Amino acid sequence: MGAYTETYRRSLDDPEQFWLDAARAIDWTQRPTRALDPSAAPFYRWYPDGELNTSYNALDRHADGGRGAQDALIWDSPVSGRKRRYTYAELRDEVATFAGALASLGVTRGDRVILYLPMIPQAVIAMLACARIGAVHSVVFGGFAPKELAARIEDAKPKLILAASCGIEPARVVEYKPIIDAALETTGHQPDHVVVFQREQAAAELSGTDLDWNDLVADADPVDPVPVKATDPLYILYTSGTTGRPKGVVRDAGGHAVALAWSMGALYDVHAGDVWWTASDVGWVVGHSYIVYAPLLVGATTVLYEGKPVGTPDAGAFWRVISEHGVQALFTAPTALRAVKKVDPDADELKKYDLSRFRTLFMAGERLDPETYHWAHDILGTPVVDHWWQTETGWPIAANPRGLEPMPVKPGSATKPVPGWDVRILDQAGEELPAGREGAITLKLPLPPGSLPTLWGDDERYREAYLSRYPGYYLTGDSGYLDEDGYLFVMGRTDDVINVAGHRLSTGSMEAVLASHPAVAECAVIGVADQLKGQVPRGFVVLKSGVEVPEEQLRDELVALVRRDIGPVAAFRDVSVVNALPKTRSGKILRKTMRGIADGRDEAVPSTIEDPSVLDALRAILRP
Ligand SMILES: CCC(=O)SCCNC(=O)CCNC(=O)[C@H](O)C(C)(C)COP(=O)(O)OP(=O)(O)OC[C@H]1O[C@@H](n2cnc3c(N)ncnc32)[C@H](O)[C@@H]1OP(=O)(O)O
Repeated sequence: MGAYTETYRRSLDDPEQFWLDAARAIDWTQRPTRALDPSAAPFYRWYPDGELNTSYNALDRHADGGRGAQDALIWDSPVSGRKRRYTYAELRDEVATFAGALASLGVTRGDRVILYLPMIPQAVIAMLACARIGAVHSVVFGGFAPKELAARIEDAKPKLILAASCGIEPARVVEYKPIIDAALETTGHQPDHVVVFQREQAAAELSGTDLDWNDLVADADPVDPVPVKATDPLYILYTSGTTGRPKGVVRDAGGHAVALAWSMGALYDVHAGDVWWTASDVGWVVGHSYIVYAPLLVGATTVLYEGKPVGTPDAGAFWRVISEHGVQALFTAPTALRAVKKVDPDADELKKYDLSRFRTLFMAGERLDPETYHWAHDILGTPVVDHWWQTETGWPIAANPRGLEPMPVKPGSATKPVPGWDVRILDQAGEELPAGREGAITLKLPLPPGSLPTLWGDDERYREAYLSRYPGYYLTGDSGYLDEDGYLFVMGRTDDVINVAGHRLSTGSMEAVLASHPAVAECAVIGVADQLKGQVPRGFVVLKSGVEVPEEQLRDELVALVRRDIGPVAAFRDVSVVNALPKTRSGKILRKTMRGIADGRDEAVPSTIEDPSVLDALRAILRP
């Protein structure tokens, strides 16, 4: 039996012992005597009697344990022309002082703190400072509009908002303070303060209870890490659901630390002293887990990159960073590589850099199409490893376990279920499907440590959204199949969530925005295949009777509305006016059929369709 099979079996046959063993990689203020607490099933908890501090595990134990002079964080920001390195000792000190600053404002264990910060060291410092005092951070991605930020403020009810004065996109400086002010104008909940880190590209005007970050730090004293229960929340991260209201995924402290530390070695083969780079954003789960927590938990050096794959300044940006900082492994989304490939198909830029230390490219966030896989593999000559997971799971469900037993790659597959995750493919009736048959990808409960224990303040929504469809199983919302070798192929979502450039977005939210336009009677938004971004949203609107408006003007207005209410990250640019939308006799819009036609599939017309001629008329628009 190979190492993978043996480890996988052990993780499912005896999760109690498996995860108690893995917990030894973490320093506990109170070592857990038990791993799994099933007493409130299907709400499972991990390490119910353990206590720890995640910031201590990510920083102090390395700073005091012989790695004080090693780089913990390398910030590389081509958009601002800045770079900065922090050793473990320096980062620990900065975090301890900022934690003291938060404490001086009355933030204590369990308080929520919203972070609206771009890819700057202050984002990492703020996350770890919250963890140090047991406060619960909730990072909001900078590409979201005020309305999305407001929804998160309303749900998390933060004591503070920590922000920068601006983010920097290649074509523009995005001022954050007006976005926060606009959000706060609409929320019932008001934080005590907004603390602003001023950047030279655009200083924010502070007023009222706003505070300047540097002034606050200047008066602060460092504080020690506060032990918290392993089951205490470390953070909340909101993700798009099928409705407009984002879901607050909760991550608990103990399970998270154990699972991430385990994953770094077993899945990524990255260890203390290695240099690791995740090119994503701290606003996404990939940023939480693999820019900030996991690399620091194992004593590696993590790169924080504020730039793009192309245009900052060119398509050699990724290769420059890898070469300059001696990066051994990179984790990024396929869209990033497709962007590089589009501009530099022969990878001429790559030839300018020494990538001799580089070992592995990891890809996730969206499906890695075989063409991009082959291109990356050919130009790099290193393993290119796809893997699959979700905001909810916090770490990979299916992967090629490079540190356990590297496996042959099958392009299009995320490789095999990771130890801890009991992946089952179920049909509509909940029967398990044999190899090769596509169905709903589900995870048999209990989920391993590090996965979500619930949704913030909403156990019922957690149960309803994830656990009710197949009792005893977690519904991933993706469909796919396991082949005869046990490789998992993830084929796409089964709901109305789409993945645009690795960003998970709700078409339902976009439809709500379109429907708010006075000219629109009804609408549908579907995700269609896109060469660069994997998927992009496409809108279809039916006008109210008697309304006459030039299609181009309406399109511009609708695009602007989605940008205003959801944010630029929605990449919503394409909307058509149609006479009618195809529906079932009970009035349900046939979005899946529309999606299939737009993607060039031979879609059968559902027998429940109300008026087949509507679909016939739409075909030419869906697939010109
Ligand atoms: C495994 C679990 C998970 O899936 S967690 C999620 C993992 N996903 C990722 O890591 C995301 C990967 N994608 C990316 O990093 C980017 O899309 C890359 C590939 C770098 C391309 O970036 P970009 O060229 O900006 O395109 P985009 O489609 O992301 O952006 C669309 C518009 O939104 C804007 N935007 C983007 N980020 C921000 C931000 N932080 N603040 C403000 N605006 C932002 C972009 O400028 C762009 O705007 P515009 O429409 O061009 O005006």
